[in-house]
Amino acid sequence: MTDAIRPLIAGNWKMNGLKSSFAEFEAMLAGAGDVAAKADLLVCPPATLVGAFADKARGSKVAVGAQDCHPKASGAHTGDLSAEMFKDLGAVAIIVGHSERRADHGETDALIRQKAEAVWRAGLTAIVCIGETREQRDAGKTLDVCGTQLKGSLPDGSTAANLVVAYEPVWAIGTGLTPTAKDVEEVHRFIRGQLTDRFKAEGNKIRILYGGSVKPSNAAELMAVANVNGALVGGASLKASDFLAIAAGC
Ligand SMILES: O=C[C@H](O)COP(=O)(O)O
Repeated sequence: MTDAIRPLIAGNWKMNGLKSSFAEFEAMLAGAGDVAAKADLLVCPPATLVGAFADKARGSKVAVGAQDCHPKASGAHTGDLSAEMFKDLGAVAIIVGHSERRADHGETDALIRQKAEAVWRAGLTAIVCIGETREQRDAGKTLDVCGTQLKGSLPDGSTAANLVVAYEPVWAIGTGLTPTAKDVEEVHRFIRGQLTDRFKAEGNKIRILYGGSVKPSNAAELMAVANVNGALVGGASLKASDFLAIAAGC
């Protein structure tokens, strides 16, 4: 980690976890003290577990977040959940614009921007995800794609307190593949430039996470790349020992 920004290791449990997963989360809480000196820790379980996890984590070194929200605070939106509801449960952050939601639900940059604004309305931090597909990378469009997503998805008024950007190459998610450190450095440098162009000095303080097949074995190398201020971890965040080992690599 070359930057002065305190790293954030965020776990995205995606559509995984039942009440029986509680023990794994308790193991994370039990082991978090050792790594919390190095990094902030956040776990985003499925919506069904946010309340129970937040209750359990109160006063601990692990914060709890959610994985998506509706742009509105309340209303006739069957099956949807608002940022205010997650705040009520004790969440401090919400992931928006994950590529799985962009792909599975056709979410656009404009909608993701509205969701990020909804997260702010509730007083929480938005973790906005961007990243290119394999085809886009092979076509040399990675920076164009990320630039367009950043421009469209980030609301005006982004600060280090209300925004985290997560760069997740779609082809690296859940595949065991990762970009080279040089490729990660190039994209994170580009993102930093976009953030400072738009948000001036504040853009230098906003955390930029890398996500996509982060594991204990590659975390230290990835976290050492310039402008990588932590990780958004999927599969490896389901296991306390792996999640904490990744944080220890900061
Ligand atoms: O949100 C997390 C990412 O999609 C990364 O998932 P992964 O660590 O399982 O590749």
